[in-house]
Amino acid sequence: METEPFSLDLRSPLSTASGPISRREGFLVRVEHDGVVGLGEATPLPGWTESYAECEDALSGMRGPESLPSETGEAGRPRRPAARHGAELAVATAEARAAGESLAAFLADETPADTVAVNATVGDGSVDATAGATREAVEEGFSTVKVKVGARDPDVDATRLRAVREAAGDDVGLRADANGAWDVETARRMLDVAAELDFSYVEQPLPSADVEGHADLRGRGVGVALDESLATAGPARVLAADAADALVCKPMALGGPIRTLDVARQASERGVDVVVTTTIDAVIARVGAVHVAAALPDVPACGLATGAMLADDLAPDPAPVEGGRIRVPAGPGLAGDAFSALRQPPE
Ligand SMILES: O=C(O)CCC(=O)c1ccccc1C(=O)O
Ligand SMILES: [Mg+2]
Repeated sequence: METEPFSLDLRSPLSTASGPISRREGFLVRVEHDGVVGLGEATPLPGWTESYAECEDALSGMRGPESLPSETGEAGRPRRPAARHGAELAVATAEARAAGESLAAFLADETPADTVAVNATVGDGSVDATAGATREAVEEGFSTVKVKVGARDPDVDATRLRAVREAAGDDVGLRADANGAWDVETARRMLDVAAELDFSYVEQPLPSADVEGHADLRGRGVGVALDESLATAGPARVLAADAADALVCKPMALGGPIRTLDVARQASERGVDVVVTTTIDAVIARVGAVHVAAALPDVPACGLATGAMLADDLAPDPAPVEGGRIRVPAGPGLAGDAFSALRQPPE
């Protein structure tokens, strides 16, 4: 197994309640498995995964598929999910390529989807900027929009949510993501506003450790989706506590595409929806996440429209967003020959 570090700036920082994200630093991963090269990516994001230093350290100790860490911390969660994701995606991609099938076909129980619907992601901003970004997204063909909240005064956020509904019209699905910013009282008030505006769900209204608090917030006319809680409390605890209507599954934070599908199957057994998203990953992990989403039956719009947030990338995107959807690359592995240059180690 080989790794190569990379650093990619965002075009402009994504402002969230847990601070702006302005750059993504990670590792391209290469494995040779039965003579076939597979690519993976480990792009840590503290709050969701281990730190960069911990990721680097974990990768340096991995030799190849046989050393994929089964090592887990509390509640069966991998301790170094980004590093594990890099290795797991690379091995799965090599196996899919060897079998001559797409990663989605390799991962799926049934025939995978040809396309996946995706949501636009609108960052924190003024009321006008938020409405403008929503209008643009709808003009581009998105039928689902997710808006970041929790960084401003709740009354201002309530005005932003109203402006989003007004800009989007009645037929667009809406979501809000608070990144854990609210206390219980604020969360109740904001969920009532979101319910009145017919939002589908509010993502991570409370701090990630408060699993029970989220369970209590359900049933107010708008869904509760959990993201950060999956990384800190773990999917098993979230599901056991009936704390969410939907799980926001980031393969990078869950330890790989196969782990993510395991979580998704457990969720669907309990009637909980699954949405697949990225941590604003580079193209390898992003396309990997597209295959994971395609492998899930009837997946709702996913948070995979994050490629355009990057100023630069490791390679051209073989799965761009068009009219609010992504066509799943049909070639073997991630995208047939799309990444052949990345499969050769540098001289
Ligand atoms: O879900 C999306 O629309 C895009 C991904 C996203 O919002 C995100 C990106 C990086 C880190 C955290 C998050 C998040 O969902 O909170
Ligand atoms: Mg989120």
